Amino acid sequence: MPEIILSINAGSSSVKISVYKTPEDTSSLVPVQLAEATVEGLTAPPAKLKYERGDEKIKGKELENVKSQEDGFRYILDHLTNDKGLPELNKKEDIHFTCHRVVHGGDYPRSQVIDKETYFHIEELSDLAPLHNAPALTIVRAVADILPHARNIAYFDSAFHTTLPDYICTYPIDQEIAQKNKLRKYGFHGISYSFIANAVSTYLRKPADQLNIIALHLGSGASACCVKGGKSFDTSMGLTPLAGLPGATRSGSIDPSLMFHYTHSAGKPSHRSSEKMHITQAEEILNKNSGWKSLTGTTDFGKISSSDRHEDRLAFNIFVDRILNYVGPYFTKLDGEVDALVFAGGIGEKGDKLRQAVVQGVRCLGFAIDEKKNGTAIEDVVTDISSGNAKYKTLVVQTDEQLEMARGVLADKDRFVGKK
Ligand SMILES: Nc1ncnc2c1ncn2[C@@H]1O[C@H](COP(=O)(O)OP(=O)(O)O)[C@@H](O)[C@H]1O
Ligand SMILES: CC(=O)OP(=O)(O)O
Ligand SMILES: [Mg+2]
Repeated sequence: MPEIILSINAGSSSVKISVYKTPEDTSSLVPVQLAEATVEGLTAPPAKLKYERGDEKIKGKELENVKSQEDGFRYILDHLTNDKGLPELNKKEDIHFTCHRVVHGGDYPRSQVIDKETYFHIEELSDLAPLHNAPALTIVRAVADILPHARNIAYFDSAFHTTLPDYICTYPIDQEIAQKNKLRKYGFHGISYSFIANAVSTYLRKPADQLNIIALHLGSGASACCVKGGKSFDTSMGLTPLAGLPGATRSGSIDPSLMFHYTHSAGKPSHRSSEKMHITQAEEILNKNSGWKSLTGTTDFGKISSSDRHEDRLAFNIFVDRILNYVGPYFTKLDGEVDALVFAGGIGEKGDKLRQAVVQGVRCLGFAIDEKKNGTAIEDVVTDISSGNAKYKTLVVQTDEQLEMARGVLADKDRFVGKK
């Protein structure tokens, strides 16, 4: 009997849920997708529903009462169980596995069944991913409440980066304090980078362990990753997802002293602090009230890209500049042995103007794109947008964190069975 897998990706501005059934052929590691639902725009209300099941499509349905990732999850679950065209999922009891994208997994090198111990450990890490871990846990709790028979598995964004060399993940600070408080570069978007590395290796017919790419996951949160021999060698996010590139509401890297000049109450608890999550005003400002929202008033990078307003141009140019701060250095870290520059994430997949500007900025390295290919809507999992005279490839990958997690369920089922 096929089993149903619900794969849940709580991002900072969206909740994406894909429904799969296990394949008839039990030796296959390819889950069969039945439906995909997204609630997006949580940082630019009203949130909107996108739904796809076969030919059935809903796009842009406004959801007045959906304000958080948990609301999004509950809405989607009702939508799925009420969809008559999805007989495999008529009732909540039909769901066997729920996969949860958890951004900060600390030292966990791979996925974990969420038992009490893992739950509390993830909760402890909430302070280090204030836009992510706590919302993901609200969904874990909702699943425990509504789907008590389902097996909950956490997939960590940080796990892909456990291969970072020590001199890359170590901050040059007092090492006793660093070790005691686990202060190091963790890196995030790893489920996406794992999907990207697999997809590009298949597309280029190159074994995954020989693949060198510079990957850019550009969504509400944005990061860069230098993949060397199929493994994460460097990445732009750090101890928390705040470091590196700016995002929808995040500043990205700034001079660490800036906050002490911004406000005298930087170290005081933010009003959002709770018993479960401690967050200072500094963290609140830099995570929630900065980035595109603070510069332009919107978190929609599509709007920013197509506008001529000064503040939108400024935001666009800042993003291009900060991305270029990583592409050149990663190119040298790979010693010029680069299989491709890869764009992914909502902005990477849809932002043709941004791709054009970034590639223009690294043209001296031998990257060039074909304007027509770049301007055409991306439909395949991997699309080559390089021009004929490019020395290095530029690819766009439609990343799929939900599929990466569901594949993990099939690959690791034996490890999960019996544990709950
Ligand atoms: N046409 C577009 N051009 C550029 N960016 C876009 C376009 N459409 C949507 N986006 C951006 O994609 C972002 C969402 O990316 P996504 O990876 O789905 O987000 P999340 O980080 O929540 O998973 C939105 O913030 C929006 O700014
Ligand atoms: C890690 C992170 O920033 O994730 P997202 O882009 O989904 O917010
Ligand atoms: Mg995302």
